[in-house]
Amino acid sequence: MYIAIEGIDTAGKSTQIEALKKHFPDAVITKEPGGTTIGQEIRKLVLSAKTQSKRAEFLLFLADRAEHIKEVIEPNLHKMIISDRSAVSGVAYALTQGNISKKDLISLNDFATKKIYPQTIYLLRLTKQELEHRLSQKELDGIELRGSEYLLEIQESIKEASLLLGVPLIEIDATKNRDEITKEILNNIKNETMLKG
Ligand SMILES: Nc1ncnc2c1ncn2[C@@H]1O[C@H](COP(=O)(O)OP(=O)(O)O)[C@@H](O)[C@H]1O
Ligand SMILES: Cc1cn([C@H]2C[C@H](O)[C@@H](COP(=O)(O)OP(=O)(O)O)O2)c(=O)[nH]c1=O
Repeated sequence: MYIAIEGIDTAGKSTQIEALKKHFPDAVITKEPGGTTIGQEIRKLVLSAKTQSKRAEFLLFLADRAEHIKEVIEPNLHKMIISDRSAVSGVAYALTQGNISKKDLISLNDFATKKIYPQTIYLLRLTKQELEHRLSQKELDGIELRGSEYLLEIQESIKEASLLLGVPLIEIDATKNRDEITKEILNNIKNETMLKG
């Protein structure tokens, strides 16, 4: 089972993945961008926000994704895979830039992923107030410096992206406490496993 945790920066993705690790000690835990050796180089490059072309930025994320699918996802599809972000982030961030058509976003992601997408994504959803509080507590990278309004727009785009890619989305209130959120994700995973099995 391949699932991804999605949400804007500071939504609590890494926190939840750390908690899920304890419940699934044999799971493959991974992330985008930067889940492979080459991906770590691409991640550094792309998060430095030095690219002048939004298309170049998008293609760097896609290159990271293609490598990630080949090296991490495809060989482990028989196992539990939990990923911090997925193609859904890629489409959501690009939708907000608005310079690549929806048709191209889908076909380019289909190409990079060979149409291997998460079975379900869990969207950790933040309020404006909580997002601004959490951003004020951390040192911001190039993308986070674009501000809370931009990130909230992306939060909305994540839903559209999941529809475009045909990936089911489960929405979770990310302002709840950490343990409650973990419990909610675990319950959903249990239900999905029962439905599948
Ligand atoms: N449920 C929560 N309630 C309050 N603070 C949280 C919660 N989950 C995470 N945080 C805090 O918010 C910040 C961002 O969390 P993190 O897991 O790094 O988010 P992300 O990986 O989505 O960027 C961290 O300081 C973390 O401790
Ligand atoms: C996967 C992906 C991420 N991104 C952005 C989202 C994040 O701002 C950044 C990835 O950093 P990440 O480590 O996921 O950020 P955080 O832990 O703070 O949530 O790249 C894209 O713009 N396109 C993509 O395809």
